[in-house]
Amino acid sequence: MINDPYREGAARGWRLVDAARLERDVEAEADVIVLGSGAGGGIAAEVLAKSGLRVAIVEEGPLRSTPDFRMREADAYPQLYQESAARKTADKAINILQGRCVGGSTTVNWTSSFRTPPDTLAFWRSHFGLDDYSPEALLPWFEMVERRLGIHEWNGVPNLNNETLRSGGQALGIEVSGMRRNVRGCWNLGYCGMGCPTNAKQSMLLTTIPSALEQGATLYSHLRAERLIVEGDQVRGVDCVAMEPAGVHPRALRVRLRARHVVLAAGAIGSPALLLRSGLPDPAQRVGRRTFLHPVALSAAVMPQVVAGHAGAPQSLYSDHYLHRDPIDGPVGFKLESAPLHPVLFGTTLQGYGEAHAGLMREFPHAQVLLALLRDGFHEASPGGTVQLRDDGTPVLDYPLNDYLFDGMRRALQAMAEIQFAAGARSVIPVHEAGLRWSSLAEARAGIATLLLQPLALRVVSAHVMGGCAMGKDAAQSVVDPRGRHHRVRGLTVADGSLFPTSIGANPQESVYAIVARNVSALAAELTGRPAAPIA
Ligand SMILES: Cc1cc2nc3c(=O)[nH]c(=O)nc-3n(C[C@H](O)[C@H](O)[C@H](O)COP(=O)(O)OP(=O)(O)OC[C@H]3O[C@@H](n4cnc5c(N)ncnc54)[C@H](O)[C@@H]3O)c2cc1C
Repeated sequence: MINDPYREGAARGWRLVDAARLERDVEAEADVIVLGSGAGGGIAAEVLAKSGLRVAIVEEGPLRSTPDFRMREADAYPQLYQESAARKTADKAINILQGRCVGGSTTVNWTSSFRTPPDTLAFWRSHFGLDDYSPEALLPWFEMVERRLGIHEWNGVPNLNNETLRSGGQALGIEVSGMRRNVRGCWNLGYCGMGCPTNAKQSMLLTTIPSALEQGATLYSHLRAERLIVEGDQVRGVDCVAMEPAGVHPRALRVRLRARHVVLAAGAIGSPALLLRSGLPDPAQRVGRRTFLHPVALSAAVMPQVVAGHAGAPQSLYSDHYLHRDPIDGPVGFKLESAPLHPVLFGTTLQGYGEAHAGLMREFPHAQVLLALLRDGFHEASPGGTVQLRDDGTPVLDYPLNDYLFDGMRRALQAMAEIQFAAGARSVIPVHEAGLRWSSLAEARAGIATLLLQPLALRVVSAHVMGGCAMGKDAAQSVVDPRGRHHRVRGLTVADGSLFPTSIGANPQESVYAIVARNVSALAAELTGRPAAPIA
């Protein structure tokens, strides 16, 4: 029997409020309100609660825990993801995966863990005045979150979906390395994206949020933060609206929370959206700008043997071979990894319809998929996207794809096809509306060279949303200072992936954990007058 920390915690008196069940408006007070319970919100809540502060955590999505995770896509996507895992950019050319549940994206992410690359930090120091963002200064914080979240070199056997990257890479002399993952006692099931059913993934759901609750924090789920309460230049709290049980529509029920300080951690679409809704001063119009995605191009291969890409650690090997070929601000570099394969995600991401689509689905057991994460945000032709509000106040990201990015995608498709054929692929299929299939490298090379690359032709996806509330020294260029404090109002700290002034150039969760741990520890010390409690 696998334990459910929330059932046990509730029995011990944890303060869990499901706003979908509230019967009247509520007013409450805390020392600090944390908006969002994902990577940034989870770390912030634990640091603050352990430092002796009364914390209220506000999460728009539902509280779902171990027994709810049944390894079924049809259950997981509507319950645990923003817009049922079908969130799109304004022109619908990019599909965005983001979590919307307690634990945020960490509840559904694939556990790949990287420290922020040194060249990314160097770029931040030279371009955004983030002087103490060096590998040395951040080292103790990386080490702390690695201890806290069990981040370590994963020694399990990669599945064939990942192994194809290694065998193809080896044949071509391309370096492929092993991942580090935030798991303890992983059963190697391969269903991380649907919530871990065995409590192995060290998500915020399992680690920091329970720890904050144990210290007396209150967790409000199904509660959407709508607007900050601002008096003069001081943030005093937040007005929230309760959500219906399905989590999509708001109810006519309000919750008003007041506090000395608000930590904004609603993720890199949710956080800028809240600032926009709140109408905070933004004379340089920086809020929501420079939102990055690591836009992903995908290449599918049909292998002679059964791959079973749904089983085993989703991502266990990667290659940075194409990330460091050019200067960081040159032609866009890309990181290669494998994409976990489950039938709904596979079927909705792959192109085509009718018999052609059914034919692809029949080949699903033999399918292998590589992905290329493009490192956006370092070149002037890569300004990212802009978060905007719809008429009902919900956010949408406008992220125009352009020739600079398509050039990277074309090179990425070439690289992935080479690796897949070198690993023995029978055929390679670019994830593109043209519905092409190549059975030799020569065919693939010729096909990719002339492939029409434009929005809605190539199918582009992202699971890494970053930026939109960028940190920086210069208030004309950024939204918050290098510690995440808002430049123009007091009592507000941003603490999530929206802080990043560029993309990371590696899977971002560990960057969120470490940077937020440092910034919020400084905040806790400021609020209590004592050093913050370490979390590991
Ligand atoms: C499927 C998937 C796989 C991934 N795999 C990896 C991986 O292997 N490695 C890696 O490094 N990264 C991975 N990521 C990305 C990583 O999980 C995120 O970068 C990270 O969690 C971002 O942290 P965050 O705090 O900015 O936002 P999130 O973790 O997304 O948390 C934001 C939270 O705020 C809530 N929220 C939003 N608006 C409001 C509001 N108005 N009121 C209240 N709450 C609100 C959301 O519901 C959400 O729970 C993956 C992401 C996904 C979706």
